[in-house]
Amino acid sequence: MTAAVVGLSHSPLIGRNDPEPEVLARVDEAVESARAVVRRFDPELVVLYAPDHYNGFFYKEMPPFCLATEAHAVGDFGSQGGPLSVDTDAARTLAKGVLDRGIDLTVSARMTVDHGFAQPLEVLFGGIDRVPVVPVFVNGVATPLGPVSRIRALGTAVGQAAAALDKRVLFVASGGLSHDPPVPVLEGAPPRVADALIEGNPPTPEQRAKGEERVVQAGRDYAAGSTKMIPINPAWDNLLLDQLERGDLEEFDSWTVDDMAAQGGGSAHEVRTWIAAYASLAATGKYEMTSRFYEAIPAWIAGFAVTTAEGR
Ligand SMILES: O=C(O)CCC(=O)/C=C/C=C(\O)C(=O)O
Ligand SMILES: [Fe+2]
Repeated sequence: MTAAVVGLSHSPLIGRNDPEPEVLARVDEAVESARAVVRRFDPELVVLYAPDHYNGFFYKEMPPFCLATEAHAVGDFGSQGGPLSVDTDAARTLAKGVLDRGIDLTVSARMTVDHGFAQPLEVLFGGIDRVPVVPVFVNGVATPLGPVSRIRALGTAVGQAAAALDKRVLFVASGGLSHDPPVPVLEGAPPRVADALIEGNPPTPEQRAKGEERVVQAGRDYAAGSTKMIPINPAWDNLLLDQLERGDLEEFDSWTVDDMAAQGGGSAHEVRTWIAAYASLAATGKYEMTSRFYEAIPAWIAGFAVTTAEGR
């Protein structure tokens, strides 16, 4: 088995509130070099770690992570909707392998996913139905959150189980790094919002459009410097990337939920997807980070990173 990683930040504001053309050109270059790595690696299976933003997972039952044997995307923020090309056999094999290794994995036979999953599949492969994929939801917004060590353990178990498949497996991480976009919070929410976060009543098209416009406006305000959001934190983001590059993944076990939120904002927990993906690759052998791009992009409310890594 050979393995590789692409880490790719997502943002619902891409294409809706873009930064200056020079910034876009630098991002495009980084994404194009990630695509080149993917083309050369030619994965037979993609294991995609991504969060959800209250489109598929709700407080009625909120697992820390969940692997899908089938999935469909809601098509939020202009992302592609419809079924993902899930490799159900591989997903079942991975789920069994992860459970066999003592990780209390939740399994979904019909997962609902949003732009967190759709965007990287569109960016890297041109659509959500192009490559055999195993979607793995990693909670990155809904507190309370468990210790990061459990995410590393999940990634390790998935990597070990994937090694038994005897395929070229690409692990993709979607999200992060430091960012504090306006994602609703249950604690202190008005009853109507709290009810939606708990029950997950699908929004009407008008409600969805209103929510998306709120995020776009937040991006404009943030880029203009007028906001109460926690600032993008390039030092913290680069510390994370340094640890991933060195392969010092055990060091993440001492990172605390409170400190991560203070350093990187309410959605900084999306870096859990990166820790899981790199732990999966590390479980298959030594690796090298072969490309690393980072830029703070206020218009997208994102500490935005693109990295690739491959087994040695
Ligand atoms: O309607 C809403 O409030 C939805 C908010 C939302 O989905 C924001 C998502 C932001 C990200 O995915 C991100 O910046 O990572
Ligand atoms: Fe997100």
